[in-house]
Amino acid sequence: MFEDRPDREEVVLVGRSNVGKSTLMRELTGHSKFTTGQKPGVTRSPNHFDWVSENFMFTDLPGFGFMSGVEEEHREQIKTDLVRYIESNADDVLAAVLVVDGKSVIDIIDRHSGPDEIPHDVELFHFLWDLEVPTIVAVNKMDKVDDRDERLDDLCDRLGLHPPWKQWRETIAPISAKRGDIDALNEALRTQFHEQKRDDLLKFVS
Ligand SMILES: Nc1nc2c(ncn2[C@@H]2O[C@H](COP(=O)(O)OP(=O)(O)OP(=O)(O)O)[C@@H](O)[C@H]2O)c(=O)[nH]1
Ligand SMILES: [Mg+2]
Repeated sequence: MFEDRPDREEVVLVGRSNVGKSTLMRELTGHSKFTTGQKPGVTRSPNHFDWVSENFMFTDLPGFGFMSGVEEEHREQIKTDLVRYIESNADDVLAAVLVVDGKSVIDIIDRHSGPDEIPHDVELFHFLWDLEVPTIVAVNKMDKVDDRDERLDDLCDRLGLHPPWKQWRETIAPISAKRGDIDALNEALRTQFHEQKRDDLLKFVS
């Protein structure tokens, strides 16, 4: 998972399998080389899309969580590798985009919340927070969500951010990657780049 990593600053896309990371990668880079699919587990190793002259890249990381046909042991390995990738490169990560499926994320979080279980998405969010990696939650597939504000407020609540979600526009970005509607994410990334004095990168997210 680490061998071919170019030495650049980066924005990483992380999240459960099948939430639309690779579809979002296509939108962000304007390139269709990223394989997407209806079955979870399409992306198996990091995909970098880099600009040498700007010392910058977008990285699409493998999804974690349930994947049919993939052994439990292998799924755990993907998660371990993902955590190690972010830990070892945290200094170079300008922002992490935690992609979730707006239609199912609340159900999945609630199903896995218990006395000795923390849902993956929540765990990852706190992990990134603890590493002080600026994190944006891209709530994807909003084209399938009817009760938009309610859903986004619930998500804030589960992540430990005080609703209403509209107070968290730098953190919560509702999008529909498949429809090419990613303005909210671009806006949040612009804010991050500006704060980190990387205004030269604004052209990649406008
Ligand atoms: N309705 C809807 N479907 C979407 C959207 N974005 C992606 N999808 C669909 O979701 C499925 C999974 O998309 P991928 O981009 O392959 O997901 P991924 O997160 O890269 O999946 P892994 O590589 O398995 O981790 C595909 O069928 C996409 O067409 C969206 O905004 N709305
Ligand atoms: Mg993928």
